[in-house]
Amino acid sequence: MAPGPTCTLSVDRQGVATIVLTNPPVNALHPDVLSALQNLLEECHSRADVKAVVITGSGKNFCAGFDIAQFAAQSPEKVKESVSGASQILTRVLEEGAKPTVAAIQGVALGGGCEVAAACNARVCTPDAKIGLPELQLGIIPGFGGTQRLPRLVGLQTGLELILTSKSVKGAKAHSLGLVDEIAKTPQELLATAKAVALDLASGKRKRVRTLDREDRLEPKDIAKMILGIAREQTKKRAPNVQHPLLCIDAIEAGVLNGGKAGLAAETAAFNEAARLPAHKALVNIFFAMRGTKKVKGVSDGTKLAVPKRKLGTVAVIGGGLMGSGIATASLEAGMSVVLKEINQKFLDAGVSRIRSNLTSRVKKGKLTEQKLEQMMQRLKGVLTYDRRDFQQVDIVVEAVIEVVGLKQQIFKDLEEVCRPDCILSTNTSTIDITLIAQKMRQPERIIGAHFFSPAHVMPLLEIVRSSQTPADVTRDLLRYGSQIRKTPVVVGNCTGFAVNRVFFPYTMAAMLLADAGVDAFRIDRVVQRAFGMPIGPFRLTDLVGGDVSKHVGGNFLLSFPERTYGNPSGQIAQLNDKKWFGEKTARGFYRYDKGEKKRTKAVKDLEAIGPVFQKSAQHAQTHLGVPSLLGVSDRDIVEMIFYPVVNEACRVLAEGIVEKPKDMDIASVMSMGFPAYRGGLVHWADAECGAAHIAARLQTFAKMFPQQSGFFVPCEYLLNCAYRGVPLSQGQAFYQSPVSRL
Ligand SMILES: C[C@H](O)CC(=O)SCCNC(=O)CCNC(=O)[C@H](O)C(C)(C)COP(=O)(O)OP(=O)(O)OC[C@H]1O[C@@H](n2cnc3c(N)ncnc32)[C@H](O)[C@@H]1OP(=O)(O)O
Repeated sequence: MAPGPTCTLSVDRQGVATIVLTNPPVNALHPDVLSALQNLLEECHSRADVKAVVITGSGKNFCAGFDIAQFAAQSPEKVKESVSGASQILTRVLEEGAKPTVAAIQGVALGGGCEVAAACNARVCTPDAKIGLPELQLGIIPGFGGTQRLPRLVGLQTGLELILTSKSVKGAKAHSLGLVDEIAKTPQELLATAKAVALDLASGKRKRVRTLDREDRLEPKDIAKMILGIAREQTKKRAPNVQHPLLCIDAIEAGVLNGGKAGLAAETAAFNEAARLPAHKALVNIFFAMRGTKKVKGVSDGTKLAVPKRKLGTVAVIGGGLMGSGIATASLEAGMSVVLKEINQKFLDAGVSRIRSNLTSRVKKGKLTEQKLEQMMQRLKGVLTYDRRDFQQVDIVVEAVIEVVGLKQQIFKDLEEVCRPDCILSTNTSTIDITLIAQKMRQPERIIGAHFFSPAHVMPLLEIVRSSQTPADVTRDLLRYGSQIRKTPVVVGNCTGFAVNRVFFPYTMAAMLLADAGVDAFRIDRVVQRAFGMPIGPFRLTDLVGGDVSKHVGGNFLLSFPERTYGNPSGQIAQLNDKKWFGEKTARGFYRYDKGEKKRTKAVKDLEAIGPVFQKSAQHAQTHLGVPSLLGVSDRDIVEMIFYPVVNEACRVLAEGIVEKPKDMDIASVMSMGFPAYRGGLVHWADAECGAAHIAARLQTFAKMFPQQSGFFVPCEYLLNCAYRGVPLSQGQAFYQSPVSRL
């Protein structure tokens, strides 16, 4: 049986002790690892046969930091105790103990792992080691001295940048910044190099340095104050709705101005304060939810499937438009070969040039070399027909043509003839029922949805849509393809709009209903974006998607869910379509789009042009559709009227089992719509900041306020069930079996 979280100790003949952090796969600092580390260090300091100590990690990694599972499993008090206790111990026994210490870093040294290394008297790493302090991404700040030691190793400006952006650096960069002292030429030489440094420190050949005492890399105090002031201002702008980055700057400042030890005390206080705030719980939820999406019951949860894993070397993308070229780009970047199919040479050339331009923008950002770009383009083959010689090589097809059912049906009928029987056949439809698309196939169960978000080579989410017929091995291998092209895949069931589009459809619809009730649309966008934290408001989003697409998608929803789709025949979307103001792509929609500096598009509020559209829409809604004229609506009302219908739809999706786990909905909302991660995702936010009972009551109030549109607001049974039982929405699936009426 594998040992629990611990550390092991061995001492070589030259008197170098090696302590190995042992908690696979990433050697997270569970309290048992921390206490074993303390005990073994104390033993080393007292043993006569030990001259110096090397700390390393078992397996491929040094250490990924404090055990994040503790944040969920332990009481906040216990966590604070563990962290502040360990922080003092690291200073006393690792940095200031009788024997010098050296970190031998392989793989990752992140968070607490980086802090353990920084507290050692020297650091050696492999060339590909990854070192950094990503704690802010978890809504906390470094708590083992990282806010003090990192700036002392690399300077305040660089230290601040690394901590505030949660960026990590690799071997050579870490060395040039002063974060590590030496790089082992090969991973095999890591321990020997670290031991040599340890012996040099023990013999005095190398000066033993205590990082916390260092001042040499810190900028003079007046400059440091200026740097901190600028960092504060930028942070307030970049992350206006969270406090922990500012708490982090406070802790760094305390150390820079008053010395390392005072800084450590300030860090502990700031850590405790951050750990108390809702953003911390929310971001820890996101951390585990993201990893949980890959574990699908009966598919990728350790279940052994009879069909072996497919080779996923070649993908065929059908359609070289915006979506298709994005999918092809992501696949090329993942090292795959791509067959791009178009209907004529002109479209094919346009698709290929889009792919080249996607990759060129990576080159411009320094993320790709010209040489690699050319190698990738060599793996791309453009075709105009379904030639068996090409399609027999293909392991997976992603169809990405326009949303016309008949066209898609024909494509899959053709594909079935030319592809191997084991080839995965997937469609990138965003709303159409996948069984409808498969209707002309001999084996309709072969089809699966691979819903990407635009731009497909950038957006991180992949919605995998399976029907009740989809074989588990096909879902498993599409999940593998998703990971291969570095997407976070979320497996969902089949229905109109699947999970993301279905749940977020009420988002824009509610905004339009509110505008028809007389609420200023630009205020709605402002509140949703600035106060709530979405990347853009619903009207701006509609412009991005395009009024024409919105009309089409709205029609689909009206067909599937007529009782809860708000439709105004003289509404804003209908008028924008009449005017051919299709949003950003036509430079006009709810906003006017001007080319600003550096050719950046700027959204401009043009009341003169759009005002009459809103007025006409509201007049029709209030006169003929019974929409009330609302006065005195608060910002909070706006948030609730827009997001509670979204939560309501998420509840329906949970009730129908369209998503397997509520946490999948959290991830999908963050990664597709940009729902603020610091609110933990849609369902987490609803539970943590609102509560089922409050949401249900407010929806009932809204339903009364809008009697003719009550279907849009009326709470669904799942939501009511949770409200009556006092159960969080995230746990409602366990209880949902019995409808409320039978309670
Ligand atoms: C007091 C201190 O300042 C506070 C802290 O240290 S807080 C922790 C700071 N550290 C971090 O944020 C690092 C978090 N981890 C990561 O970024 C990534 O997991 C990684 C880069 C280390 C590895 O990535 P990758 O190879 O893709 O594997 P990934 O699936 O993410 O992780 C492998 C497993 O390790 C777990 N894991 C990773 N880091 C962990 C951590 N710090 N604590 C607990 N579990 C962790 C994951 O949950 C996952 O578990 P699973 O297999 O059961 O799902």
